[in-house]
Amino acid sequence: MNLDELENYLSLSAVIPVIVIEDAENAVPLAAALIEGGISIIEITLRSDCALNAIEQIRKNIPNMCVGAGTVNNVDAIEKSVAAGAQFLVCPGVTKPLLDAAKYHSIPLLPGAATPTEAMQLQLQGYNLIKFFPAEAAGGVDMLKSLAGPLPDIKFCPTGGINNSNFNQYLTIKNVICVGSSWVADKDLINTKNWPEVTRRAREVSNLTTHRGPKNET
Ligand SMILES: O=C(O)C(=O)C[C@H](O)[C@H](O)COP(=O)(O)O
Repeated sequence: MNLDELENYLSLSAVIPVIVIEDAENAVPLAAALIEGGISIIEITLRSDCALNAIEQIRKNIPNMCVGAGTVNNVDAIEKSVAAGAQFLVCPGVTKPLLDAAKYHSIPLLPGAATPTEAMQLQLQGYNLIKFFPAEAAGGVDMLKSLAGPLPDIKFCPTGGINNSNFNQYLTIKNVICVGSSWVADKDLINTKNWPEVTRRAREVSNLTTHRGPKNET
C-alpha cells in the first residue's frame, strides 16, 4: 500500500468525478472532456458491464488521466481492476477479505467509512486517507468537523450527495483532502455525449478555491 501515491492522486483535483458509464465508446471522449476542463483524475465505478473496458480504454488513450476503479466491493473486483490498468481502488465500505487482498497489490486503496469506529479500525490497518460515504446521509459537513478533533491524522474524501451546491462547504474543512461527486459528469451528460457541459463543469471545479489554496498554488 503506497499512501504517498494515493495522497498525490487525491491532490490532483478538489473534486473527483465519480462515473457510471454505460457505453465503453464514451470512455475516451469523456476523459478528454475532463482533461480539457482541467481535471486529470477519474473514478470509474464498477457498476456497469463496460466499466473495466472503459478503464482500459482511458489508460491506453489518455495517458495523463489518473484512473481509479470505484465500487470495488470484493476481491475479484480488485483483481479485475488491476488487470484493466486502474491506478487506485475505491470502495464504499470495507471487509476483511478486501483489506487482506489490497495488501498484495501495489496500487493504493481508498477504503470507505461512515463512523468514527470504522475510521479508527482503518487507521489501525495503516489507512489515513478514507472515503467518507455516504457523506450527506451520514452527517455531512457537521460530522466531518466533529471528527477533525479526535481523529486529527485522518483525511477524508467525502462522497455521496455532493454537488455544485455544497462543494465549497466540504472543501473548506481541514480534514477533507478532496470530494467525490457524480455531478461533474453524470449519467445523462455521458449518455447524451454532452462533452461541452462536462468540460464546463470540470472548469468550474478546477477554479474552486479550497483550504489547500487555489489550485496551482502550493
Ligand atoms: O459506487 C460507489 O463505490 C460508491 O461509493 C457510490 C458513489 O461514490 C456515489 O454514488 C457517488 O455519489 P453521488 O455523487 O451522490 O452520485
